[in-house]
Amino acid sequence: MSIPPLQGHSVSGRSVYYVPEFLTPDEETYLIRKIVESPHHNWKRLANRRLQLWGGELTPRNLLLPQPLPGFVESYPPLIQRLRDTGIFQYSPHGQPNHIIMNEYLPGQGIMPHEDGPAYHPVVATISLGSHTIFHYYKYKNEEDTSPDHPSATGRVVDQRPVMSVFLEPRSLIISTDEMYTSHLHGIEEIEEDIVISGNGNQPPTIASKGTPIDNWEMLKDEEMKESMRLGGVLKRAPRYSLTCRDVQRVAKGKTLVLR
Ligand SMILES: O=C(O)CCC(=O)C(=O)O
Ligand SMILES: [Fe+2]
Repeated sequence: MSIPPLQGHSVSGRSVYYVPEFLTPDEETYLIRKIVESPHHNWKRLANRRLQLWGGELTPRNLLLPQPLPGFVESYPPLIQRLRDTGIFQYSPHGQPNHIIMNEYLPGQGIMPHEDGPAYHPVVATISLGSHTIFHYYKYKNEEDTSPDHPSATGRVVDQRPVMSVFLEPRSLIISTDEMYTSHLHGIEEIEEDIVISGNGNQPPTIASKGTPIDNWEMLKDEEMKESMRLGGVLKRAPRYSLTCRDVQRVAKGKTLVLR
């Protein structure tokens, strides 16, 4: 899908788009304040991280029981409008995201390789706040490869060598769509720091934990982070808040009795 505002943002010519400085530092500070000030009962605690659901909950049959999105994502910063302006949601059922998962990751926390699945139109836009991280895309191993390690939730074996890795700066936007949504997995390693090994000039820098390149290294904006890409370095993670924005295909209308 080639959409003018995102032209030039594709990572390695694939269906992943990296947009640095999608938010201003003031907008980032404001959103983080809203998040950390939110009442305790807004958080859902998982085994290895906390999250909030904005826009409602999904039933086990992937129907959204809608709730209004927090006012600030419509007004300041106008995230929904800014996401519409990228054009990436133009063919989605509601023309814009109707659901945001806000994940908190403390250093050492991450998310196992997974697929986002059929509940959503196959476009996912994630905004990073507070810290960098490294986002890896994976594919399944071929059926004939019977190595017993790392079966996924579906029982299929995930190739632990990423097909692509994207360095996410704070305030950046990453969009995944098409085959990177429908036939790949994505995840964040559960580590406290990212060790970047210099490519010494014209080779891309690599990630020590994986031995694979950082595919968007030339797209970064932050001077210190660019320097770490050129020279190598250890980047300690800080608390990161991410807003994962998607359009849930099926939305309950009116008052619906849902038997769980
Ligand atoms: O927090 C992130 O950057 C990724 C979250 C994610 O993959 C998800 O919520 O499905
Ligand atoms: Fe995901």
